Amino acid sequence: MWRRVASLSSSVSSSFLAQTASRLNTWESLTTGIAQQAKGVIAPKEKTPFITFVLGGPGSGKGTQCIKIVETFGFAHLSAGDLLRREIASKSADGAMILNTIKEGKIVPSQVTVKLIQKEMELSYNHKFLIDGFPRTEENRVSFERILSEWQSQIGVEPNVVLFFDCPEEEMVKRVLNRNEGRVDDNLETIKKRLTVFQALSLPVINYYSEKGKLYTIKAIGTEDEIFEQVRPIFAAFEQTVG
Ligand SMILES: Nc1ncnc2c1ncn2[C@@H]1O[C@H](COP(=O)(O)OP(=O)(O)OP(=O)(O)O)[C@@H](O)[C@H]1O
Ligand SMILES: Nc1ccn([C@@H]2O[C@H](COP(=O)(O)O)[C@@H](O)[C@H]2O)c(=O)n1
Ligand SMILES: [Mg+2]
Repeated sequence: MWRRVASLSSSVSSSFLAQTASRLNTWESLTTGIAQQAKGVIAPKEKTPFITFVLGGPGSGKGTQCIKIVETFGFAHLSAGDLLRREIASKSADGAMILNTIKEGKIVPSQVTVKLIQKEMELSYNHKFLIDGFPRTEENRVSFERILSEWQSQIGVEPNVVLFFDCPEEEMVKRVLNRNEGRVDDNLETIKKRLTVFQALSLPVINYYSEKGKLYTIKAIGTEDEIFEQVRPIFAAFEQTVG
């Protein structure tokens, strides 16, 4: 168990690690758990997974609000961008391709990103997931749903909640240029490309979930705390049922 928790340290926030390590209402690995259940090795999971997708343009404040959601509601935070950056740092076989794609503000092939997310979910002992910056495209969405459908008996094929941080472009550009975290895509040239990709590829996904009645739109302007006051009631409403 400790080996698995420790392996998350490079990609997951320390608050999530602490929370994961301390939570004893463990939720077994999704796929291995189900496979073991099929073999009759372990009992069924006690808790049904609760999946939230966190969407919004570059710099809209997704990561910032995810930290607050983790602190307040005890979710596991899986940032697709952070997982991809970890692949680059680990010099994995896909690292160079991922770096070029991120520099260009484009979208990494879904099978790469979905595999990374799936692995983190399998490693987690939490049952409540914030999947940040994913799905960015229809291809991302369908790819992830395909995975979920393999586990359908347990969790269904759709997320429970989709958050959309709706922020004016001018504000997003300002925030990204002030971010100062040394990201290769935090420059004006890449931001313009990312905004174009967001409009063309990500907005259709947001519209899809709006039509499904899953979308919660947050006006992502104001202070971080003011924005969180729009987020808080969404999760508070689910707290009794989700645990
Ligand atoms: N409400 C806010 N007002 C001002 N600055 C903010 C606000 N929320 C976040 N920021 C700052 O804006 C920058 C971008 O925020 P954040 O990294 O959370 O955005 P993001 O949506 O995760 O972006 P990306 O998609 O590029 O990862 C950060 O430097 C963050 O501190
Ligand atoms: N589903 C995703 C998510 C991200 N990317 C690539 O990573 C870049 C940074 O993502 P952030 O969420 O940290 O902003 C993004 O611009 C993409 O290049 C991706 O391909 N697919
Ligand atoms: Mg982010």
